[in-house]
Amino acid sequence: MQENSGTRLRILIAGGGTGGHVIPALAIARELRDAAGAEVRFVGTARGLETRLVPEAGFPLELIHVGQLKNVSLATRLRTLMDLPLGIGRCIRLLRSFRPDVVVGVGGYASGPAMMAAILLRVPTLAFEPNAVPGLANRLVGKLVTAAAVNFEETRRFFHGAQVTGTPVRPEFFDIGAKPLVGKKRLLVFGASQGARVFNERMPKIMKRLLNAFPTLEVVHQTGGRHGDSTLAQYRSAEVGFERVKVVPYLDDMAAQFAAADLILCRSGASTIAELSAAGRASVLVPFPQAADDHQRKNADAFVAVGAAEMILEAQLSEERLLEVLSKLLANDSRRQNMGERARALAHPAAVKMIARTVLEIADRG
Ligand SMILES: CC(=O)N[C@H]1[C@@H](OP(=O)(O)OP(=O)(O)OC[C@H]2O[C@@H](n3ccc(=O)[nH]c3=O)[C@H](O)[C@@H]2O)O[C@H](CO)[C@@H](O)[C@@H]1O
Repeated sequence: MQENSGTRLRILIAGGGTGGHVIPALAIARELRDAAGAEVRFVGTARGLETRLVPEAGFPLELIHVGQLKNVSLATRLRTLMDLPLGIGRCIRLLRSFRPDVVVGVGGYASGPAMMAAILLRVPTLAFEPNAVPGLANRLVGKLVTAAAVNFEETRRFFHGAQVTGTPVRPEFFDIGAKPLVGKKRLLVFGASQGARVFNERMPKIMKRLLNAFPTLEVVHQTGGRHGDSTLAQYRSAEVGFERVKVVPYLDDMAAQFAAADLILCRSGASTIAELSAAGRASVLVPFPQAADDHQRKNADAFVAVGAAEMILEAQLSEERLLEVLSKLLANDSRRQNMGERARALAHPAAVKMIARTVLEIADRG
């Protein structure tokens, strides 16, 4: 990075990994650039989705090396811990050269070292945490940050200066109205960007019975990039025709897909559930069981607690159970409508504006 001495507001956004981290981070970056004229830069790692999405969105990205701590061998964890001071040192150099007014940590690999460096240099920090329970990076720095933006009330206790702002969601999701009850019914099935193997295996097995029970039902099934062909083969061997079932590896038009759906079967990652509530759609949530600290289950719990969704744990996702839950919901219009309304009540349309405002406030205080 270049030496920086201008007077324009400078913001460093740290973190990344999956779409769930990078997509909200980019929404925050755009708001700060467009509404506050800030100069925004990112710091991430070479193995995160930020390497593609951040340059595409027109923001500079610096890469640092950070190892993994979760779901890896003891040797890898030890190496990661030994490398941590180097990562923090690299971030200290980045901060000294860019001289940001605020560092925003969005969780994920690069977030920890960058936030620690900012705390050491007394640069104001904002932690963003969209999950019901924070990941390791945010838990470590939670009480030391200047402020935090969270999605759930119960998440505030992990942080200093936390407020519930919600998770930024693409604006089109908020334009989705209630699905008309006349006409065809639509079930949308999707995992995160990689798809969900459990849906790819179970759905072909129950599809014939589901289509027979609901003669006007259509299904869109997103499989994840590498599983399109194998899932198609499973549908073929279960003798399911493709007149009413569309099988696709990835959906680029997710807001349109949500709008067309009466019911959604999906995981409970942070962006997914924020989109469900923005769109006001009924859902059956199957938390990804390997998510760090089982946070997807806690995200889903928060929805189930207010009647905004049903949850089936993956270990209990037999064909019969899946068929039963989907059939009951597809048959019950008023229950789905009610779930959709309860989901919508959890939406945070002003999330990105609130987060940007907090960044500006702590920049002023700094
Ligand atoms: C496996 C895992 O640990 N995932 C975590 C990851 O999010 P991860 O990126 O896996 O999942 P999220 O639900 O947060 O986001 C998925 C995003 O991809 C979009 N999408 C998906 C499929 C598709 O075909 N098209 C498409 O556009 C969805 O609309 C959504 O915007 O970080 C999140 C934020 O910390 C966590 O809550 C998730 O638990």
